Amino acid sequence: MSETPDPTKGLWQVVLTHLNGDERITPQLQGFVNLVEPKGVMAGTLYLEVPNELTRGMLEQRLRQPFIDAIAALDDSHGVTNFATVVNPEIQQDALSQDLPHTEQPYIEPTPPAPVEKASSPRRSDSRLNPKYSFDNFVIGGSNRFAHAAAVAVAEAPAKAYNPLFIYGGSGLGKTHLLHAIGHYAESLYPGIRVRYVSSEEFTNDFINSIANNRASVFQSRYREIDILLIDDIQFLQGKDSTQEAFFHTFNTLHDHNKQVVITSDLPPKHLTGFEDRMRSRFEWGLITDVQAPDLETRIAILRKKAQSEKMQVGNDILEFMASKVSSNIRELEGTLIRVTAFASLNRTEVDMALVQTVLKDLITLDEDNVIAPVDIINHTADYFKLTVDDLYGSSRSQAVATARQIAMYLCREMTNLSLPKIGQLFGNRDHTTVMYANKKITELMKERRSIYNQVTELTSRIKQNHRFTQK
Ligand SMILES: Nc1ncnc2c1ncn2[C@@H]1O[C@H](COP(=O)(O)OP(=O)(O)OP(=O)(O)O)[C@@H](O)[C@H]1O
Repeated sequence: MSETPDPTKGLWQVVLTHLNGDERITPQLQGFVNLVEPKGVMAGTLYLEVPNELTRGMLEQRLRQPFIDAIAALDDSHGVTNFATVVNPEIQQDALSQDLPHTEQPYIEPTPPAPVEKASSPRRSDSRLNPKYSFDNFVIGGSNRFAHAAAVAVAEAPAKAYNPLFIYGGSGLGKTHLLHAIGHYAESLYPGIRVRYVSSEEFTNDFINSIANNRASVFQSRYREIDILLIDDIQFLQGKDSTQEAFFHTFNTLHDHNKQVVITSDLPPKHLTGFEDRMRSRFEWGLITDVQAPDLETRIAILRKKAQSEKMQVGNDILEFMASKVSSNIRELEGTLIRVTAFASLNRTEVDMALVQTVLKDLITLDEDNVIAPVDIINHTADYFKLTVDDLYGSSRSQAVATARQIAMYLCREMTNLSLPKIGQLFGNRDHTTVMYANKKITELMKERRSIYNQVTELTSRIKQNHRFTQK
């Protein structure tokens, strides 16, 4: 099938003509249609080659019905009743250098991604990317396949493909992971590319500080002299008019100069309240994709990958059991695995079903909307360690207070939907990296010190019991 046979060409022309007259094909979707190459007909199926998973996803979802209708309109003599898509990465390079589906604006020839520096003097990256989050350790399933493919496409061709890329979905479903993965992959493909990851809280703080210190120009250059801006949890800018204004200008400058912007949010643009229409419409310029709660198979695969990367010995039946208990939030799923393996390591025992059931007893999750308030976590932690709440908020560095504070931060991360910067703010305006450090530290200590494991477990169970009680 190296050369398209003429009958297929003729048939394809008819399909294209039909699609041309179809109002459902927006300019953006047309971009995807342009990437399709007909390969031939077999047993009533028209085989179409596409360069990547993203285009296949588009064809099989949003373009499915228009294609089916176009095929239905074909003359019976063609004998075609269906179509199938095949990804052929070999046409990827060609396709990427051709017109990729873009936005409603005119296509502008992109500038090279970044000034490439000499290999001998690699520039220190200021991207703030977390090495933990890459495409290699991102598990693909039905719930995130499309978002993953879009993220890969953006990293491979920054500002050429979909600008902005807008990823939305519930808490703990991998949006931040994808943002960082885009950054790492783009950095590996284009050495010297300037990538910057920022949470919306940090963006806000940077902006406020720059105004307070009369350093608006430093702020501007920090956010405008980059090739890829990865901005997390944009919903945080809701109702913050002047920060939104600053973001609006940053966005426009980057977009006008063909720089890539990737945005995450808990809701799709049209449901984001507290944003000006001009802002929301810009979010819709490029490609919008969601991440959903993973199905059981994907949850098992995520646990398996995590266990492998941490060199944990956990049987499949156990991973399956854990995955069946925690369904909506991947962060919580990982937390479960951490607890189980910490318990096993402390007791120098294998992870078996009895152990898992014991550990999970206290961890059975609450309903989606049954949210625990961080203040309850902080009150319980203070109470448990016989400290005051102010001790936890304050700056005492005594070992006992510092560990209690880290445990409270760890539990806030595990039991609530709060982002790292938000938790940092709660604890006396600390930086999000302090919360990250607390998380890591407590995760490690739970494996090494029985007392810490017991404290975390007892506290979790107290907080949950009290929560259930007050909900009744
Ligand atoms: N598909 C996946 N494969 C592997 N790990 C995943 C996947 N999805 C999420 N995770 C892991 O789950 C955890 C939570 O994901 P992440 O922080 O990206 O969620 P989020 O959607 O940004 O949540 P929030 O909105 O609360 O910030 C991370 O440790 C991440 O690595």
